[in-house]
Amino acid sequence: MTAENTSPATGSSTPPPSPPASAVEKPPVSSPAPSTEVTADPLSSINPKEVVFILRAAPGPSSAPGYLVYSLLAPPRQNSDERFVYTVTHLPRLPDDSPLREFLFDSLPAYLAAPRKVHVVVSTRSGLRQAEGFYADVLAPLLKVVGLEEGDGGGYTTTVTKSAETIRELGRELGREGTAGNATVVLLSGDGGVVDLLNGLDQVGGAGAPVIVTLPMGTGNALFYSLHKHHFVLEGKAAPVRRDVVALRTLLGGRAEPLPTFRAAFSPGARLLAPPTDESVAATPTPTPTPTPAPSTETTAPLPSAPPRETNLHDDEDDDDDDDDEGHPTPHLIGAIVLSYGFHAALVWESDTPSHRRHGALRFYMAANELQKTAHGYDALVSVRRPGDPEGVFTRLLPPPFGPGPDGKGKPGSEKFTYLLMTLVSNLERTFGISPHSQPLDGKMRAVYFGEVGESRTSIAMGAAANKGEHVGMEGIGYEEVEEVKVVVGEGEGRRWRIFCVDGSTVRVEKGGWVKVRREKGGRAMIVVS
Ligand SMILES: Nc1ncnc2c1ncn2[C@@H]1O[C@H](COP(=O)(O)OP(=O)(O)OP(=O)(O)O)[C@@H](O)[C@H]1O
Repeated sequence: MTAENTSPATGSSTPPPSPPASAVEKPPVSSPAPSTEVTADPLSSINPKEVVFILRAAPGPSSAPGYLVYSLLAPPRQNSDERFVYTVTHLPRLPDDSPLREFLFDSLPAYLAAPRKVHVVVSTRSGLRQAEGFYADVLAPLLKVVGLEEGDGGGYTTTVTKSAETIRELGRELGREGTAGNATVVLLSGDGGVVDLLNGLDQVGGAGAPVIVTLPMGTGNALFYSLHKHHFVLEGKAAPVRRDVVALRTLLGGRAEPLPTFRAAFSPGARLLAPPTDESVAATPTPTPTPTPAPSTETTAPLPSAPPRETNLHDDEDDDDDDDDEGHPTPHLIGAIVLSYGFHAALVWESDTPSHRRHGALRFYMAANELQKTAHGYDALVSVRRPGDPEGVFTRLLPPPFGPGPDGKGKPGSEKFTYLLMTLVSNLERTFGISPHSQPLDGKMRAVYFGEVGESRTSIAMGAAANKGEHVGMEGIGYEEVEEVKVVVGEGEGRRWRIFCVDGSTVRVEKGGWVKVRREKGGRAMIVVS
């Protein structure tokens, strides 16, 4: 007979039990006294897929020896008031051959330990706005258990975002102070937090490469899922380990690797758009939250009626490469995930209203359903520099040939594009595999593209991509590795068709505007993976 102590904990309702002293140096700790509850086998009460880490519990005056297993329960339901909850289970013993031993915690990884300066960033607008709850209920208490507390003198600092500028400003600050190379930034955000940080750093430049740890709190979390896709393989019918568990395990036991990036230079006058408000799209029909394609009609959703809020992109006056033919400084953005034009860019933008955001990742499918009805062919001159091509040598890219789609609406002879996306990653969401050949951190940029294939083929292609990247190899879909891509927009009056997506941010170019995107060699940041 053995004793068990299992206590659920959240950041506010139940304080976490004190951790043991043996595994970590600070703070001074003691293991919790076993409860009087007696069970046959506490080990069997533990779900290995929920275990974050295990501490060795030292015997003390009021504590029992053994092990403390920290597990994370399922996250709150979408749009509910539920809290994140973790549990602590006391095990008197852990057999030598137990698979749980892989979760034994020894010490903080170097990227979280002194002398590194650790910054925790809580992005309040990411995804379903759960980052603050996750920080308070789970992250802060668990970091404390392993010896890392908020505060000066060796602790971490916490930044809670107040605006879309907060994370950029942190990047600029690290750059200005010259401390980026010694900084570890733990981002409770989606992909946007990463791109914000990279671009803040880029604005001041030359400050060293920080280590980034992502705790995915966004909608798509493309970077996190792409870097950790091997953790999410379905084992038969069993569900994979949850992403919050994988993320916390990675935080405490990952390794830092160079993060591949790209640089996107835009034509003069390009603007970074703030997310659309509900008011600005008030005339847009309320979409139905369903991931299945809507029936085919030839309607076009109205454009946002109010002008979006816009900011200038960063002008880099020192960079001659970006100068256009007349020598104007050209704005640019740094990305680590995707740059897209056409269908993908439009749906990311149009799904970014508060009312769409309430639906989590479904927002992308809702916007896609509306957008694909337009079957818009985007007028663009696209050219690529392929691996092995000399600098400056570009080849025109045309949509691959295809036959008429099931709805008979494609335009097989057209040179316009419906879809054009350059990516450094494999996944846009957990199962949405846009570039199945991409391996984590391989640093290769790949283009995925197709022409004016019509609504039904667009829907089929997107459905196949959502099913782990099965679109690759389908008729009419281009997929290849590229070093550099130029896109000159031929669209005129329709502002809706002149936007690009860079890692979830939206950039609108002027009529005749363009982008040049090129893969970088790395060195802007390190990313923690497992
Ligand atoms: N308080 C705030 N006010 C305005 N903007 C904010 C605030 N907090 C965060 N932001 C911005 O909101 C954006 C949130 O994007 P993020 O990518 O993290 O989430 P997401 O779009 O839901 O996820 P994903 O990109 O993974 O699909 C970031 O660019 C961030 O700078």
